Amino acid sequence: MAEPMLSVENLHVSFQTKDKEVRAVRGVNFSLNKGETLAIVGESGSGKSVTAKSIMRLLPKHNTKVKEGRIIYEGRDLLTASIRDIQKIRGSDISMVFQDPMTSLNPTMKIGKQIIEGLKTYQSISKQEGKTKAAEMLKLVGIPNAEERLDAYPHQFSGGMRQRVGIAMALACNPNLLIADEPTTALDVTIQAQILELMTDMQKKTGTAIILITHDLGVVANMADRIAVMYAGEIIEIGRAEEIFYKPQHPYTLGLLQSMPKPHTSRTVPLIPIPGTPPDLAKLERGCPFAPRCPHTMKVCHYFNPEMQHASGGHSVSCWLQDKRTPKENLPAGVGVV
Ligand SMILES: Nc1ncnc2c1ncn2[C@@H]1O[C@H](COP(=O)(O)OP(=O)(O)OP(=O)(O)O)[C@@H](O)[C@H]1O
Repeated sequence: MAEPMLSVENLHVSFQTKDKEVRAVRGVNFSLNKGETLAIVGESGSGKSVTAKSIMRLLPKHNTKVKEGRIIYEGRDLLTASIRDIQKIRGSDISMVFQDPMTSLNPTMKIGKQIIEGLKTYQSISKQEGKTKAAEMLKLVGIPNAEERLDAYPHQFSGGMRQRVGIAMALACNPNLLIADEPTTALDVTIQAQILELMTDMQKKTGTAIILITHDLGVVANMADRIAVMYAGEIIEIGRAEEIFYKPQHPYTLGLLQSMPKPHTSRTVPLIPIPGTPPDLAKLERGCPFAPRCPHTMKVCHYFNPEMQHASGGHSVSCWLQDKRTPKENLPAGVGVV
């Protein structure tokens, strides 16, 4: 089988604050093939953004500690690559779209100039070629009157249009990988759907792989090939999208699915929120981090964190319920067997 384009291996990232260590990412493993879409889902604070920013080396230097792990992209470890190499990779090989495109757009510079400057960093093109390509990119992401809009400033676009510009900028250099961190969270539902459709269309045209980060499983249903579910800094379940949606194996994944509105069911189907709150990552107790919120705990869950169990087809889960020694009658309704 071909080598994956990207593999994240046993990644541990902590933040040192004045009096404590926040263990934000704890042993994350996943890989990504060319052209594939992987969604990383989980509640706020589960470590999704920190994982993504580790790939781009965008975490603050002063308090971040990458304690262990490798991030292999096309055979190179991004964690040990020089800043010069990383800068080359950012934008040309891997680019990122954020929740608020204002963080990546310069408010004082015309949109056209920003796209052209981005292009010029990695390609030697004339001013006119840059202008033509920038207008093409804006057209491609569905911005009307693209040529005229090159002269507009970011604040002259609506939120949805600004996100389109962010995507145009991220894709202008034809990256192998686009990391989209909550790209639609700030937008209303109709615009959300348009932006996701746009990303899928662009992916079909360019063959870019996508890591899509979201707290909303509903967003990834039509888009992801595979889904990684994160909880308290760990991937607790990973598998093909249909496995995660139809055969979830971890009670947390089941909880996320039950708390999500379903598009084609009656409004009277009640949504069941997951009780409790995620743990403080500076004060993790022994055992499975989900145990205090899990309705199906056994004694072992409070003492030992379960290992990842690998089932066929790449579906993996870390839950004591799925251990070979656990009687299968202990499995709650809705939870599949490894
Ligand atoms: N620069 C930082 N300094 C200290 N702690 C941080 C820093 N960045 C993130 N954290 C902490 O790391 C943990 C994981 O954060 P992360 O942003 O990855 O969560 P997330 O799953 O992306 O959630 P959200 O959807 O809210 O962004 C959180 O406890 C967060 O407070």
